[in-house]
Amino acid sequence: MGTNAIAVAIDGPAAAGKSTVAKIVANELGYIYIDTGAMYRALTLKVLRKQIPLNEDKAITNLLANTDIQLKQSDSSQHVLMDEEDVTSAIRSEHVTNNVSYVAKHAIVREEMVNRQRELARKRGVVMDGRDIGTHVIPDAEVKIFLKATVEERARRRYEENVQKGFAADLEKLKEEIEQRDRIDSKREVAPLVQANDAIELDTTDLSINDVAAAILEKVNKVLKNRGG
Ligand SMILES: Nc1ncnc2c1ncn2[C@@H]1O[C@H](COP(=O)(O)OP(=O)(O)O)[C@@H](O)[C@H]1O
Ligand SMILES: Nc1ccn([C@@H]2O[C@H](COP(=O)(O)OP(=O)(O)O)[C@@H](O)[C@H]2O)c(=O)n1
Repeated sequence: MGTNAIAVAIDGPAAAGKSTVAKIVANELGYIYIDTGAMYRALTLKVLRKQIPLNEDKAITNLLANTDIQLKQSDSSQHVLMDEEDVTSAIRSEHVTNNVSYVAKHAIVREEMVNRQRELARKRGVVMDGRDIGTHVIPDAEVKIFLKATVEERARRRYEENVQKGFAADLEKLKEEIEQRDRIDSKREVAPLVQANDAIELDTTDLSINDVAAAILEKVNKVLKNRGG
């Protein structure tokens, strides 16, 4: 990684392919990858375990203050540690998925998460994905991407993923859950899911994973070339 390393912000709705391509792009560039959704998911897992009502913003904020969340990168996979427990799979459960947007909408929860995320992105050479990265977390990111795809295609992708993992899956239900989460994420008052003015929009509906990664890498390489790196 040269001294010219940049920040790449990847935002978009649920199951648009953010984390899959962010990992590939980070790997290709030798940058670190930060999955901000995993941080909200880890907190949500703890909230659910402690049976804290989802509207109790103070209790949830206090809980977050006492929660250590680490994103650990080993060669090909990323592990999420919550208070030293490996919660990588637990945070992908349907229960967490269907509750995370209620936890993530609280202003003071987001403030603390954004502080932690900015700390992680302090050094350039980072690819970060989420909902508010280009608009709030790293507004000066040199490359901002907004990934989208039709909700039908996104539901189909999650369906395939579940089937491959051997989970029960219902395409129509997945579609409704994705729509519901996008609605809450887009309508919240603080840092909603919205495309940054200076983000490049990529509709991935008819693109392969490699096509999307290649398109992002092309933008990054153009920026790096202009910077002389
Ligand atoms: N361009 C694409 N074409 C086909 N499948 C894709 C594409 N991008 C991602 N996927 C698949 O769709 C699913 C959701 O992608 P993921 O990266 O988890 O999305 P997000 O991080 O935006 O929620 C994964 O199973 C992934 O392999
Ligand atoms: N920067 C972020 C990232 C995630 N989130 C919240 O966390 C949830 C899970 O994010 P995720 O990226 O893991 O979601 P998927 O699209 O991968 O299912 C989102 O639906 C948002 O409610 C957020 O509010 N801000």
